[in-house]
Amino acid sequence: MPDHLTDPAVLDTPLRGLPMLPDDLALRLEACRDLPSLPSVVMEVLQLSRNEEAGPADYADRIAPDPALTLRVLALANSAFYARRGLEAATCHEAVARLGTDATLAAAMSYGLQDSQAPDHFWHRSLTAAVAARELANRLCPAEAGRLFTAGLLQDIGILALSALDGESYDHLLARRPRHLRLVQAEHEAFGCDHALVGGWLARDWGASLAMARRIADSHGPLTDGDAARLCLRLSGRIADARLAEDPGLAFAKLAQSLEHLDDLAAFSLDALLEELRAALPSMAELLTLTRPPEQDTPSLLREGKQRLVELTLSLSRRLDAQRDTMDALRQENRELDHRSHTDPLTGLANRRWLERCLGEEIRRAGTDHRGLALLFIDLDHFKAFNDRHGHALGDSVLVHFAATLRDLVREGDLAGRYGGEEFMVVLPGETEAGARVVADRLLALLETQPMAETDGESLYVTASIGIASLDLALPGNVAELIDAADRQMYSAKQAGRARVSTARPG
Ligand SMILES: Nc1nc2c(ncn2[C@@H]2O[C@H](COP(=O)(O)OP(=O)(O)OP(=O)(O)O)[C@@H](O)[C@H]2O)c(=O)[nH]1
Repeated sequence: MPDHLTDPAVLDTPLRGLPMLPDDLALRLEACRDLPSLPSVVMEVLQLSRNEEAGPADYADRIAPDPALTLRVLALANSAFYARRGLEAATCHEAVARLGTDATLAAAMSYGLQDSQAPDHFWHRSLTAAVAARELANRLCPAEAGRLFTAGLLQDIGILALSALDGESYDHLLARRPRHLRLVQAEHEAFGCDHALVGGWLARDWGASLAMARRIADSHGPLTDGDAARLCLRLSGRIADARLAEDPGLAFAKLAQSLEHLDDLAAFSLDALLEELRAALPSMAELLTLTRPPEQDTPSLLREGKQRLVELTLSLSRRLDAQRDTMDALRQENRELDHRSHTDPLTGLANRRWLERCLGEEIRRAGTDHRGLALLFIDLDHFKAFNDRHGHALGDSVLVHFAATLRDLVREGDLAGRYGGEEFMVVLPGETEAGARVVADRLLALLETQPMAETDGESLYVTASIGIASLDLALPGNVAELIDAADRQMYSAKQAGRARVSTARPG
């Protein structure tokens, strides 16, 4: 066994956390984006895709026997887009549960199909080894059983990659069904490394977790390193070889002999253990159904997959459109709610909460920009009497008209609002007290000429008392102080006879 696969120091090589591949092989592998899948698995996934009720677990069941599809969903589930912090999707079921059915189906539909290149034996060995790894793990390290099934399935994925890269001569070698060790030696001679490292490297390159890539790269290590999970994986291939040998009975007997010295298995009767494992492995008939089922020919299967992918894309985009509509409606609703929470329902002006919040922001901005700020506090005069005389409804209508007048009067950038009852406020950013006075005078003049209501053909006018306060730049105040100052000025205007303006600094 090449040292680099078992030397932990080498396994810690920073490059992708794996030993280096020969340069030319690494470059060629980088271009390898597609490995063949089993038509039987693809057909089942296609069938499932027509069943609306099918959930992630159904997809995972179908995909789990196929190394290339399993690696594809694992890589996608651990990609930056789907990854959950610190949580590796380590089995096909975990990956599919994370991806959901749409993404799984899209990943599964972009398959290439197995053609004659990698012989059936490859798939038989992969699935048998996967089941063997899981069964062993159930006895030695049960918590790892799911991961070890996946690692068992993927441990020889490098064979598919080398077959895809090197076509004929490698397939020739495979077709002769060399013993696994002989295959490994031949790979070293031809490529400078073996399929375990190629598989680990490919898994990492496609985006599977480093832990999974290491398990694959490490799958040819010795049985005696004392780690139960590694033992399960490394032994699984040998069990698969025995199961698929021409004389399985003899092969299992030889295997039992070679394992006698293993301390990790000392607690078991080896013959009994291997017999139990043998019974749990897929039967030859099951394996043949996996690799030789298709009634359907390859081109029509590929065609159907492509068509299903288009349908899936269309249905996804339809659903996306529907989601976008829902999002738009929600955003609109949100805007309306937001607007309502800022607005006085009767007049449509800013409400007290919003006035105070904006005033706070403007005070801060005035401080940083070193500019002035003025505030008008407006109170309609004798409004109680108005209500008493003309009724509350007409009083409301006055408030609405007054608000409209105020809105028309102020400039963009100013803020007019209803502070409460018959009290209004105008925030004038950048304005001096003198400038604010001009605005206030203009308002009073408008009230003299514009009736705010009509009843029985009679035009009804109102007057207002206006207090002005402005920010003293040398001594900037806060919201409450500024409002209080303007309110006091408004009160002075009332005291002075109403229908007038009062400022702290007259003139
Ligand atoms: N129609 C109507 N009236 C309101 C509304 N909010 C407050 N008022 C009335 O406004 C009146 C305010 O009365 P006062 O605070 O006594 O003041 P005033 O009568 O305007 O007298 P001065 O402010 O001293 O000029 C009350 O009668 C309130 O009922 C409203 O939304 N609609």
